[in-house]
This record gives sequence, C-alpha cells and structure tokens, in this order.
Amino acid sequence: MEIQERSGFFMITMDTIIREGHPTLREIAKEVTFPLTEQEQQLGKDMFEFLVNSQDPIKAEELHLRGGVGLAAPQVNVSKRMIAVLVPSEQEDGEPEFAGVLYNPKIVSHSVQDACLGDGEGCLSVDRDVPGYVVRHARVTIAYQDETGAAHKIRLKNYPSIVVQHEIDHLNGVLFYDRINADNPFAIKEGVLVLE
Ligand SMILES: Cc1nc(NNC(=O)[C@H](CC2CCCC2)CN(O)CO)c(F)c(N2CCN3CCOC[C@@H]3C2)n1
Ligand code: NI
Repeated sequence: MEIQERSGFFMITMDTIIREGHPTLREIAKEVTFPLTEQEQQLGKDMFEFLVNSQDPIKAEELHLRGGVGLAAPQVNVSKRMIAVLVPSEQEDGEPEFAGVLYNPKIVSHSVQDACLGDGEGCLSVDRDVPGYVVRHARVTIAYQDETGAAHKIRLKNYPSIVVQHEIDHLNGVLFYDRINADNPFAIKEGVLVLE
C-alpha cells in the first residue's frame, strides 16, 4: 500500500492572503464541526504562525510580511469560522496580552459603551489606508471552541476586544471601513472610548 506522503511544507505569506474585491471576503463563513479535520487543525496552526512571523522583525523583513495581530480564515480563502489572534504585551518582553486560535467565535454579550482605536484600523486584505474611527463595542463576552472542541467563554476589553471584533467581522463578510462614519470619519458620539 502506498503511504500518501503529506504534501510539502506550507506557510502563509502575503501571497496567500486574498484582497478586497475577492468574493470570499463578503461571504458568511461556515461553522466548523468537531473533531477538526487534519487540514483545519493545520490551518489554525499556520494562521497563528503567520502572526508570529509577522511580528518578528527578521522574519517579517525576510518574508515581506505586513505586521498582523489577528487573522481570519476567509482571508486565506477558507470560508470557515476560525480566527487566530496574537496581541503582544505592552511591555517589551511580557507575555502576549491575548493569544490563541478560536473556532466558531461568537459575541454573546457586549458593553453599551463603544470604543475605537485612536489610530484607526487597517486590514491585511485591504491594500489602502482608510482613515477614520472604526466604532466597536468597548467590552465583549466571547464564546468559542478550542482545537479540541472544548467550549470557552471569555470577557475581553481594550486592544484584545477590538482585535477579536475585527476578526469576527471577517467571518460575517464585514470589513473595518464598513464601520467608519462615511459622512464624518472622525465623528464619535459622547462616551466612546478612544484607545491610544
Ligand atoms: C492594531 C495593529 N494592527 C496591525 N496590523 N493589522 C492587523 O493586524 C489587522 C487586524 C487588526 C486591525 C485593527 C484591529 C485588528 C489584520 N487583519 O486584517 C486581520 O483581519 C499591526 F501590525 C499592529 N501591530 C502592533 C503590534 N506590533 C508588534 C510587533 O510586530 C508588529 C506589530 C504591529 N497593530
Ligand atoms: Ni482584517
């Protein structure tokens, strides 16, 4: 019996990431079921490794990677509900503020208060700057499954909260600029938290 060799080494680079205009970015991604297939497990690892590489000055330079703190499967043309997140700590060598691969992530509740990043947002699938405040929930409670299928529920605020909301948006075909006020990109209501 011929042993089917797993095909060669694969790594996510900027060439793997699809750009705005590609229909997959506007699709509603499908839930993953458990146990995960070999491919789904490997994809989660590859997505996380992309973020690690993109935050390593040497690797990012070598592989021409744009910096990333999050990545959603639809961005590599896989319309499945899985996201990878790697939010580094504020200090130089601290533990990451939030890191993981989340399957079937869902916002189960959120604060009344909204928040946005003071510097606006960008997207690895959008090759242009779109200035403006991307208004999101300040705090969210996220239910998700890990790679074993175990259910988790976490509360996020500040940076991690914004990043996870950006990624979950990708699973619903939403891009960051959909949330910028078209009439006045930097208009924000009373009480919106601006994260610097
Ligand atoms: C905020 C930020 N966004 C970067 N890029 N955009 C992304 O990650 C997109 C997702 C983020 C856009 C806003 C919220 C989520 C990718 N997206 O499209 C996925 O859907 C960064 F690269 C970045 N940092 C700060 C930390 N730094 C550590 C050292 O390495 C460089 C890195 C740069 N901060
Ligand atoms: Ni994005």
